Amino acid sequence: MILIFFDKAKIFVKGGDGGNGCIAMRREKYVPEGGPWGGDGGRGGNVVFRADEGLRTLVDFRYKRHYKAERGRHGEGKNMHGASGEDLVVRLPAGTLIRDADTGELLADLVAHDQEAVVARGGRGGRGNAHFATANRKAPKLAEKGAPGEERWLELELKLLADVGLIGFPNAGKSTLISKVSAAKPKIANYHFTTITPNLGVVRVEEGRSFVMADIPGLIEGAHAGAGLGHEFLRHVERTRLLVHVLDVSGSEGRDPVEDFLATNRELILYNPVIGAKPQVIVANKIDLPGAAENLRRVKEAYGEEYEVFPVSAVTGSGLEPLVYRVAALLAGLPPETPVLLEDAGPVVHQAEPRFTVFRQEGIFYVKGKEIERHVAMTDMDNEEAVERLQWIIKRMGIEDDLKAAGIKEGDTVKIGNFEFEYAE
Ligand SMILES: Nc1nc2c(ncn2[C@@H]2O[C@H](COP(=O)(O)OP(=O)(O)OP(=O)(O)O)[C@@H](O)[C@H]2O)c(=O)[nH]1
Repeated sequence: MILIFFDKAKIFVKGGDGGNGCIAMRREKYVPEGGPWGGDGGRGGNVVFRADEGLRTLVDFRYKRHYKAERGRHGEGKNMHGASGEDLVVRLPAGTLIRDADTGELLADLVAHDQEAVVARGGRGGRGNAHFATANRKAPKLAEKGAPGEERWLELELKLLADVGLIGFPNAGKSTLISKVSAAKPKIANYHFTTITPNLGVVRVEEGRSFVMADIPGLIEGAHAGAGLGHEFLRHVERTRLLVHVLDVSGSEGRDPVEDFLATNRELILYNPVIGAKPQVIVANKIDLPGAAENLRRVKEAYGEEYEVFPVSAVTGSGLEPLVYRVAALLAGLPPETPVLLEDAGPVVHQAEPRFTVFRQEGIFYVKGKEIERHVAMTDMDNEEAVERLQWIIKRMGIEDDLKAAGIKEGDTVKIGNFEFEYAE
């Protein structure tokens, strides 16, 4: 059995549309019969994902779900080509699996720092009328529109590693703290231990900075004797880089936080020296309660030299912001744990698709295929010459033959992409 915590996000990406080609004629004083002079549109920018080892969670994708690259500029007269759109580079944590949300196809598995994958290509720029001049057509009034950028919904998936482990006595306020500072609570896959539920929170400090905090419930309740807690979970927690030691400084239930600190650490080292050796900060919790000030003073006196002490109230939220910022800063200075990656992800293979398919449904003939749909999208249907050219492409690609084979007759409706027309021989 493997215990895995996943973070997931579903986002929309779109490459920039290509710029339109331009229709222009050369008109200069001493050039009476000027030829076509319309420049091409620029290509749209790609959406590029880049892996970043400094990022730990997908939480930013809950705040922003649409990613669009810049479109290409339109072509202009005097054969001026439009500028290309800028690529949109989106950073995401190393170890993220990227799937097409509709087909489930694995598109990329970004493992190493700075590794990149293009997830939505920008559209090609439309060609200007200069391209369409022939011996018979010296002044073409025809240009292509820019091709639309690729668009798709993606599913991102990341195995989470706990960066921060919470330790402390029961009722010290660990669950309250984690729920207060977390932006999200990831679901746990594949685990079956019974009494104690590990509690994981994704803490978002600011855009591009987040970390994972795991409550280690029941650790002190005889966990070193093997009671209650799943070993898988502890193995997970072994990989935390920093411990936040939560003390109840209100001294409720007759507890003494100065002693609790030592007791918890003793227990921890007995149970698991690897976890026990992690760096710690102290959270002095429940400062809103009477008696807290005096205990806080005692905790600082006893441990303040060796440990950073953060007075907080998990209930009111006071003191939590400085804590979260400091923890993030400390994590940035600690060596990263290497994420566990899927061994079976393998190289990404794209399947070849047929160039187009023709089928009939409820009396309508459908033509599907990237290439022809792109031609349709790039054709200005109000421009007679452009439509003629599209008809010629339909013939040349062999689509008309397939339509005939499928039994098309004069007057039947054909649909390609958003374009619908009546078939005529
Ligand atoms: N007044 C006050 N009460 C708090 C504060 N933090 C937690 N509590 C209360 O203390 C009790 C225990 O808090 P939990 O967050 O459940 O403690 P825990 O450490 O997760 O406890 P276990 O789940 O048993 O490990 C709850 O009744 C909380 O409402 C605080 O800052 N101030």
